[in-house]
Amino acid sequence: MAALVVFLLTLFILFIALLVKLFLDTIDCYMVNPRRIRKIMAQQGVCGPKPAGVTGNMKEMCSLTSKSTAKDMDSIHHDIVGRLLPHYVTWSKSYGKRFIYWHGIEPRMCLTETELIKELMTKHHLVTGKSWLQQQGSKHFIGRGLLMANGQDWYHQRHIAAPAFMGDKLKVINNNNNMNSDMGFDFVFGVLIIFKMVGFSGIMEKQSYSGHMVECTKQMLKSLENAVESGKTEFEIGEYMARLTADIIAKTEFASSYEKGKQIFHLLTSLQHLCAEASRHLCFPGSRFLPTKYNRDIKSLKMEVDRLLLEIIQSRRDCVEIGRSSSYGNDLLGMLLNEMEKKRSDGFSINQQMVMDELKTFFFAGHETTSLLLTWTVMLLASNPTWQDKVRAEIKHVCNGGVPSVDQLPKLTLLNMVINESLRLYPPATVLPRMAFEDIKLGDLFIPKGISIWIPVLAIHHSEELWGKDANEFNPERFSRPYASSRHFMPFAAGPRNCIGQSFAIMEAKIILAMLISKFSFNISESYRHAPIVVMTIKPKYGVQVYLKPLDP
Ligand code: HEM
Repeated sequence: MAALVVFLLTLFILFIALLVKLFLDTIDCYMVNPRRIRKIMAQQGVCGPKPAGVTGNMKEMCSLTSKSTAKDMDSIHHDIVGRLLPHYVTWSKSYGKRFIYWHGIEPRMCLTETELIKELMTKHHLVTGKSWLQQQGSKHFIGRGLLMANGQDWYHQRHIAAPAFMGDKLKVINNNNNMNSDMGFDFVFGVLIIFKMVGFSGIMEKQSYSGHMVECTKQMLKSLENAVESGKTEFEIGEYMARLTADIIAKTEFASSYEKGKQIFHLLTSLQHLCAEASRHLCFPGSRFLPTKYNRDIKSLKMEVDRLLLEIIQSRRDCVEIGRSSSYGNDLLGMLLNEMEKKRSDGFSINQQMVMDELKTFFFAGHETTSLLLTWTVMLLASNPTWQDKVRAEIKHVCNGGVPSVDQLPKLTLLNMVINESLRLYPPATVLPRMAFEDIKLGDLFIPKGISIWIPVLAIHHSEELWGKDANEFNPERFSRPYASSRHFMPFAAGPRNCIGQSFAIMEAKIILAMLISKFSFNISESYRHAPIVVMTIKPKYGVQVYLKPLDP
């Protein structure tokens, strides 16, 4: 009996201790820490709009954005910062280049000075990363894959394939797209990983991934030709690009299980759209456990995606176990399964959940971004026929009427300039977030642990101060001077945590555009409504409608 009383008393004390801790943590999270951060930043002259309770400045941001995007733009022009980042424009006018605002309880400091950005991205990548809020917003569709991993976890995931990198393979795709090199962008490192992660190095020949790209693009062109033959003239090109880039990444990740891969990615896209709404829902610790319809829908889609992924993984493992196949395959899935078997000297190992998260991450990070790059580039070329003709002439000259080979891609310099200008005007990722997990010093600034630094890439890319008076105009010529604007150009982020798929994306964009431009001429349709919006990435709200005209073979 006495033992039972002691046991119950201990349980009770533990319960009370837990409640007290929860209470103290909540006070710290919602009151003490925000006050501390506000004070430290104010002492350095960094101020911002007054936050309203637990919602911070979210309400004001939402209302500014819904007002600015309520109407379409009156013509096709590219002065889109006020439309897409109205809070940035409003607050930077009132508080200067550096200001602090609150996304719920997360303090975000806006940073536009490129020297400081360079320092942040190149020196502090291990003590900065993705915040809890960001991870919550995306964890259902990418989990803790590379994009959302932090610290040592990120480091190991990113390094997993480094030793297999072969320098000479890089030369093939290092196409002067190294605008970022003086910012210390680790271009080589990025390429290195994707080669290994995607199984490009050693196992697959360089032609095979460009082979997937060419093969899938041929199929898309065929379906466009068929539609033209049956009398169709106007096309929403965004749909075609989204399907094409999803096909390419599905082939890259799943090769033989490609059809099932496409099915998974279809569900993943629905899941992503649902999760995109999270930024409109107030997110707080524990909110995901609430039995709301929103949470239930997310859960059931996620379970279906995981079930299908597990089915593919299991069937690959079964094939090896029963001896029907001697390896897991040469695609990304096969590579990751091989990594799972390995005992690494650094003690880090991948488990099944990580394999699944990585597959989802590469799909998410790799297809929509590239599809948007292609869609915006077609829009820009369709409304700038002079550049379209110039690029077509270059492609004809370099590729001699054939499908572009990997060796020819670096010679497509005008196309490269157009792609860069498209990425400058419409960078798929409008902002780059970096949460400080430790106190850091950035130039003259002291950044306390707990602040998320927000780099408004879109605003930097459109800054007249940095790019000149024509900053909002389409002028690919500015990229003819290789290093002129490099420090302010960051569509793929910078430093060791830059985009791992940068070279893959550029290669893909060049192949697809070169093949499309050689087959069709295109003009912007009267039905096109210029209305860029941000839903995670910059999208054309109603798609991009163009008239396609087949060219003589
Ligand atoms: C035009 C196309 C693309 C653009 C503009 C783009 C842009 C970016 C940016 C800005 C980041 C940094 C995000 C951040 O840290 O907050 C990033 C990271 C990443 N990208 Fe891309 N990306 C593109 C294509 C691709 C492709 C094709 C793949 C894969 C096949 C890919 C895979 C990734 C991954 C895995 C990361 C996370 C890297 C890390 O944190 O170490 N991306 N990308």
